[in-house]
Amino acid sequence: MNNNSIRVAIAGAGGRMGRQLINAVLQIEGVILGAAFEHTGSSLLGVDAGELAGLGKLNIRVTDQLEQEKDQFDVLIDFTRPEGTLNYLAFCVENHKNMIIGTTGFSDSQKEMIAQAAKNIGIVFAANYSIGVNLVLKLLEKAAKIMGDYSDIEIIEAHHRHKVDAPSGTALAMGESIADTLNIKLADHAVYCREGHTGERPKGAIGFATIRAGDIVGEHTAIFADIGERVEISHKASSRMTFANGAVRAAIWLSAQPTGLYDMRDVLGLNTL
Ligand SMILES: NC(=O)C1=CN([C@@H]2O[C@H](COP(=O)(O)OP(=O)(O)OC[C@H]3O[C@@H](n4cnc5c(N)ncnc54)[C@H](OP(=O)(O)O)[C@@H]3O)[C@@H](O)[C@H]2O)C=CC1
Ligand SMILES: O=C(O)C1=N[C@H](C(=O)O)C[C@H](O)C1
Repeated sequence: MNNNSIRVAIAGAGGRMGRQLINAVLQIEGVILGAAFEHTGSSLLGVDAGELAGLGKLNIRVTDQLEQEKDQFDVLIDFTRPEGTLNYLAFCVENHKNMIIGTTGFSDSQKEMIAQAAKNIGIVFAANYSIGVNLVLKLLEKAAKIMGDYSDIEIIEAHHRHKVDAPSGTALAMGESIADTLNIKLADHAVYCREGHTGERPKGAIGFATIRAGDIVGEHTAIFADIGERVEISHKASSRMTFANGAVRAAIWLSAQPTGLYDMRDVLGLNTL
């Protein structure tokens, strides 16, 4: 640790990702843990953040008192729920704190609120902070350019039983990456469910299928299928540390950027390839 370390606050500190993020902040050079937040009413308020993550005492207690902690951090990493994210967002705008948003499941109007906030603070907003998924988003552009006009495109995702939003943010980002490349609107082509007598597959549809089971960390496959052959591009996460490490890397990167809205492809330099 040195005086130039970036001080990170973690929102949703007691969640599956929150605990991994505490670990990642302690392991990665150039960052220190400044604060750990949970929502009002959480049974974890007052618990030591280090103990929460199984790392021993850090003397940083989980709190819902953002105002009291505002001088303790430079950037807030949020993996919570959309309504929680928007509360933290309002606080960050008011107090000029950068934000890394990992939460998924936002409506279009909520996404617009994030875009508006990024006129005042730096925000990295990504449905997936793993390097591999962001590489896949780029590979999908290539596949869509070559096969997108004539093949049947399907996106399949699988996650653990506790996940509350579907399709996953990553599956939607994959759909967006393909739709942008094909110069179409995902909303006009997406098929999110099929049941009963569906009729034949409409040409140009982008289909989504969702699996929720056990402890699957996160798996995504895009299929480009024609008669006689198909291409599948897949990513499988086996540890949440891949997301946590990516989010902390994004926090470090963001500290050197001007105000604005970025995604993980910006952090990794993939948007200029
Ligand atoms: N971008 C990426 O790379 C990744 C994104 N995610 C996304 O991150 C989010 C969190 O995932 P995960 O950690 O598995 O979920 P968890 O449910 O394990 O954790 C969410 C945390 O946020 C808290 N929380 C719930 N509601 C609110 C609220 N309104 N305000 C503030 N805090 C709240 C929860 O508290 P309590 O338990 O008391 O409800 C919990 O501590 C999801 O949207 C998920 O899709 C997940 C992994 C990777
Ligand atoms: O909820 C999760 O667990 C995950 N959510 C993200 C998503 O919705 O894409 C990313 C990752 O797949 C894990």
